[in-house]
Amino acid sequence: MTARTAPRRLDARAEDFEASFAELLTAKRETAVDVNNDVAAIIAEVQAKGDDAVIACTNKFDRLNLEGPEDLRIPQARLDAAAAQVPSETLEALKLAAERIEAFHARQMPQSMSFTDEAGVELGHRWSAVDAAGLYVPGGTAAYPSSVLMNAIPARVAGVERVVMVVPTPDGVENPLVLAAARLAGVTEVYRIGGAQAVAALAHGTDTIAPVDKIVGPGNAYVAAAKRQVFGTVGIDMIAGPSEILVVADGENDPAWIAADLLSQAEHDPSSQSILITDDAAFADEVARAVASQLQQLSRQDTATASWHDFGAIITVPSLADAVPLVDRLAPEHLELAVTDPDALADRIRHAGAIFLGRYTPEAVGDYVAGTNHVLPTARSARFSSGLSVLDFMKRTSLVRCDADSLGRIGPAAVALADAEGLEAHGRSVSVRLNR
Ligand SMILES: NC(=O)c1ccc[n+]([C@@H]2O[C@H](COP(=O)([O-])OP(=O)(O)OC[C@H]3O[C@@H](n4cnc5c(N)ncnc54)[C@H](O)[C@@H]3O)[C@@H](O)[C@H]2O)c1
Ligand SMILES: N[C@H](CO)Cc1c[nH]c[nH+]1
Ligand SMILES: [Zn+2]
Repeated sequence: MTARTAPRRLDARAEDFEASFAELLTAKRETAVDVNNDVAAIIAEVQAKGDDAVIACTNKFDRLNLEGPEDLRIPQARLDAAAAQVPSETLEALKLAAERIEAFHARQMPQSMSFTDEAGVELGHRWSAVDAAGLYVPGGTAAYPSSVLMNAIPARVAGVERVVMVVPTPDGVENPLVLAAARLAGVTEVYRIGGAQAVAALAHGTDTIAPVDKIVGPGNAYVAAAKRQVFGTVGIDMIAGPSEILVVADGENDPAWIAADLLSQAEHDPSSQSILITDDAAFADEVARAVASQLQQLSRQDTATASWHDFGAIITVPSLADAVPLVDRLAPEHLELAVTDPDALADRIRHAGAIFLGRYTPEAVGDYVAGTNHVLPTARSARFSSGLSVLDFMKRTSLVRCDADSLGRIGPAAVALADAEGLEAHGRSVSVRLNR
């Protein structure tokens, strides 16, 4: 792809709008690197050689000198020391975030239920947590402590007994903020491993690392491929793509605020996507100018500029109501409604990972301290999926109870269906209980 030098400008009244919008929807935002064979080989090695393979891969890819399995775990004392190293203001902010995330996710706890239907059959389901969850945290500067909280706290709230974290420490460099966040979220079992070998160890287990039931958290192409390959042996969360923000704003906003919102996600990744939809063409020009000026001041200027130019867009529509179908087609990870009546607009929108209502609700508040989860569906997958929640760490078991009377009422239909399917033993297991 040739690098663009400005974001796309689209006008819903223009004749070529549909073609331009379709191009925006399908713009390829990730260069898929095929690492599947390498990853399959690493997973097979870990399955065959356990700790030895994990140590060998870690020494090779992260340039460490681990000597034995006892070097894999980051001891509690180091988690404590990391927390002591973090500036108190940051630690307080992490604590506030953790409290709010926990309070919100506690309200997501599902209820078990049962009832007796008109045939006298008792039906219900009960929820229970997985036994163990593994949280992958990327190494180096790509790791966000806020993401540690967003992944670990819902697991704890769900009642997962064992929450394990893996985090590579390339060249031996630990990220104190990540370790402090883990400690705050109640994660005590932490290993200094990453990549496909970490995912394989979590999924299949080694002498040192007991297997988990679910693996969550972002990572590079090796991590994503490994998660896909171990799916089935364990559950996985979604594979998160580059961040996205869609802002619907009227002309009553301060263009500098909206520009900052657009850049808040552009600075994540050169493939992030930031889009403004507005009914005010003059305001659109002002936002474009504000973005250009704010870009100069960002330390991640190169990333944000690439993202804004290659995947950014400003769309003008005749009225805010015309934004609704466009939003649904984009199904963004984050949607900001910076308008006078955000609820009226939100009520009409069906597909978005998270909606931020009103001029004083910047998306970044959701990334950190609102309490809702910032692990959200990207790449239009909000059409069929939701953000991370306690439900991702739980599963549902159905409960059924018949007595002689109720089996007498529904059993004959079961026998008829078993007959129709040619499954004799099925039919008999019901019919032997009837008419006694
Ligand atoms: N979507 C999100 O919320 C989010 C948040 C933070 C980070 N991320 C993503 O996480 C990723 C972080 O990437 P990273 O590389 O810094 O850290 P990472 O932890 O994902 O990957 C590091 C590991 O990759 C493995 N690896 C590297 N080169 C390899 C090779 N040639 N062969 C086999 N294995 C190899 C190593 O085992 C190493 O430990 C980025 O892609 C970033 O976009 C996403
Ligand atoms: N916006 C990111 C998810 O799309 C999450 C994040 C972490 N830190 C800041 N932001
Ligand atoms: Zn963010």
